[in-house]
Amino acid sequence: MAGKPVLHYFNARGRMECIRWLLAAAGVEFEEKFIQSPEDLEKLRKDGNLMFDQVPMVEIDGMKLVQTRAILNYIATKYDLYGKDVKERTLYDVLGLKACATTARRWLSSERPPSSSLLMAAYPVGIDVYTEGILDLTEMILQLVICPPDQREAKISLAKDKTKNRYLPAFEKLMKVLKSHGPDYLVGKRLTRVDIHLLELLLYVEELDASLLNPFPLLKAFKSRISSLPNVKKFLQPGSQRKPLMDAKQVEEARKIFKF
Ligand SMILES: COc1ccc(CSC[C@H](NC(=O)CCCN)C(=O)NCC(=O)O)cc1
Repeated sequence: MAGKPVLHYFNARGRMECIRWLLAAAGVEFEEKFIQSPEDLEKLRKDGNLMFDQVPMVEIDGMKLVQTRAILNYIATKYDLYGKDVKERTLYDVLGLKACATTARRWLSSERPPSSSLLMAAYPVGIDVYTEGILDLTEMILQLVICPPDQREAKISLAKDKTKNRYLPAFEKLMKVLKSHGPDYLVGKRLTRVDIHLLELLLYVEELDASLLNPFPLLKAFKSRISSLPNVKKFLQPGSQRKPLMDAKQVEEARKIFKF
């Protein structure tokens, strides 16, 4: 029986936090080995543990995985958080594939323009597309803490604009379609990685500016619903391995360790 996964990173969110979230949501206990100095990082490199001389690195099932999104893919697959089949990963519509064909036919024969909800339902997207969009905005927000002070105001303004006008509207519209079809989850009829990634993102959006969520009642309801799942609720409790917003001291620590 393999031991617990071991996460190698420094003691902050950075590029490891989404991995902590996914393991916690899967109910998987994990250990953390914190990199506290450039020498710690150098030792991992010299021991041949880091394919690209970078972290995050997760020891799991006898492997030393690097690259955040590759690690997430492995964890999601292993703990059945990646949907029930390739369709849910790639092309998932709440009305079923037939809707896509119907929409296309209607559109082509211009009987009547397809409804926006049917269009949304027929969008050829699934877990992988949602995940990439969510992680793109997550990265944009996480980077705010380490961007140069003279760029911070502009980057915060850009992140808020993208949040409000690009990403959250897309997910709120999807929630509207889902609402009329019952499932509590973004894809399929059970929890997948995309629910966890979206919850994590919504918490960062709330941290950035809670008013950003006001125009999106369905996303606020989603946040409450997923936050109340037992494993997630436990991870949200004080004292869990979830990391707080980085402070100036931690940013300096990261610069020293990773030399950026
Ligand atoms: C948002 O906060 C942070 C804090 C630290 C980091 C640095 S993460 C450590 C870095 N890893 C990567 O850049 C991985 C990218 C893989 N696509 C690292 O290991 N840097 C050392 C180096 O690149 O030499 C990033 C965001």
